Amino acid sequence: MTGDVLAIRGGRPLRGRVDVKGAKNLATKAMVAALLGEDTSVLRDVPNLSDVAVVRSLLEVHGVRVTEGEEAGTLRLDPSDVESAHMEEIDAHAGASRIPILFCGPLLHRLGQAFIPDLGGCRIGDRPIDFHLDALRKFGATVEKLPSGIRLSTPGGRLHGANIHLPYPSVGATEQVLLTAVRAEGTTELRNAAIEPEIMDLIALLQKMGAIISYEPNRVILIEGVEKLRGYDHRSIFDRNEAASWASAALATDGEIFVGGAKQQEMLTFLNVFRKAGGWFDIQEDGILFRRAGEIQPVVVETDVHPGFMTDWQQPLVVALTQANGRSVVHETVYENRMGFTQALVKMGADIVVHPHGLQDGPRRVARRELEQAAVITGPTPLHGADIVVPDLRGGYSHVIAALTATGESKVSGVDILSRGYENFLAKLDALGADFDVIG
Ligand SMILES: CC(=O)N[C@H]1[C@@H](OP(=O)(O)OP(=O)(O)OC[C@H]2O[C@@H](n3ccc(=O)[nH]c3=O)[C@H](O)[C@@H]2O)O[C@H](CO)[C@@H](O)[C@@H]1O
Ligand SMILES: C=C(OP(=O)(O)O)C(=O)O
Repeated sequence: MTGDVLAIRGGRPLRGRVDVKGAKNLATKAMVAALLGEDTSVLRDVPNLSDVAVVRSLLEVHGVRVTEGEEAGTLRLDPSDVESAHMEEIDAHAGASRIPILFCGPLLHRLGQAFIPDLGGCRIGDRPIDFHLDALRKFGATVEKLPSGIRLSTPGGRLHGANIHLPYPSVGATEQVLLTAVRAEGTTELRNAAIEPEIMDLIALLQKMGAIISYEPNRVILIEGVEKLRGYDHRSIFDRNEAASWASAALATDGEIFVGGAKQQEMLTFLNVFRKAGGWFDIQEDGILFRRAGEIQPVVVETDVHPGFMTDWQQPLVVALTQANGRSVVHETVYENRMGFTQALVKMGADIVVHPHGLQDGPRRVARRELEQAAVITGPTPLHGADIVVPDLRGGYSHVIAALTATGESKVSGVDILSRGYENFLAKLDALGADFDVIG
């Protein structure tokens, strides 16, 4: 029994407390940043997630000594013996996470070359890495495609600063530029940068290491390269995506969930939509309490880069919207294939029509992108149990929440994927009173 297949009996509201730790989307990158320092870095509030394990292992095969600190969730990362890893050791990490692409800059600075395995992460679109590779070439790196993965090197010696304009404010490409520019020779100007809170936290951490980074108006980031960086001591920003997931679970199941560690600032946009959808919340010193205010109300949501409504928030919210009193629309503008999870909800009785090329339905806050899709959700529709297979991290979470909202029993397979983004997921479900058995 691994916890990969669950039998879930729905109809019981989720009630209780869950605590969120450091963000998957910061902790993994902070671990990579440790490669840039001369001495040991200490990262606090590291969540126990499979992506963290993948990054830890990839650091270890490159000679970084990773040990647990005394405080739970603390990692000490000692990069004093960084060395090239064997191809087989690197390939063993292929397809497991997207984070290995961020090893490029730090390894080029440390070793003059980098082998990067094929990437993993959620299959929610093509997820190309062209912005990353274009930026790395501008820093002076050469990139060679291998049968599996890529090899980078620095024929001109030290990487140099560059002027980079991202075609889209990509989170990963912005991090790539930051992690490369901090030790490049000269200044880097990055335009159309992503400004997600996790990126701001990465900038803060790099500043602790000795980097000089200024964040200018209009998505411009200036980085003055330095020769050496030291280790950091940093507590990760909380996981706002996990917090938003539990909030939507409270709304969908008509429960009440206190999310310990959640903070208001980073969730302002989510909280506005949550309130408009009929949610109620109370911001407290150590977390946020979520429940319904009354009936769930339909909303129109457009996913977007920060400070917009994050794409990773829409899937659990869609489950709640199946119980709304009317028609909601979710425009997915960030990835080109992020509505697949709705098929399982339709199988469970939801009325969701996906428009794979988006909807031209009047004025929009977010400029239309070619790749967008839209889901029209008409509620309220009672959901009933079904056999469903988890497609990806957030889609999978929404399936579990749908099963908990439904009447009858569901069999949900592939739940292991949730360990990419939800620490102790089954224990948390249990603590909230969910009625389920692990059957595989
Ligand atoms: C580990 C991590 O932090 N993952 C987050 C990160 O993913 P990730 O960093 O992969 O997402 P990006 O912001 O890079 O991707 C946004 C869009 O840009 C496109 N693109 C990106 C890079 C590139 O070289 N070429 C290109 O075309 C992507 O296909 C996508 O359509 O930000 C996403 C958007 O907030 C979140 O959903 C993910 O949870
Ligand atoms: C898309 C996600 O993550 P990743 O980029 O790690 O696949 C996510 O967290 O929803």
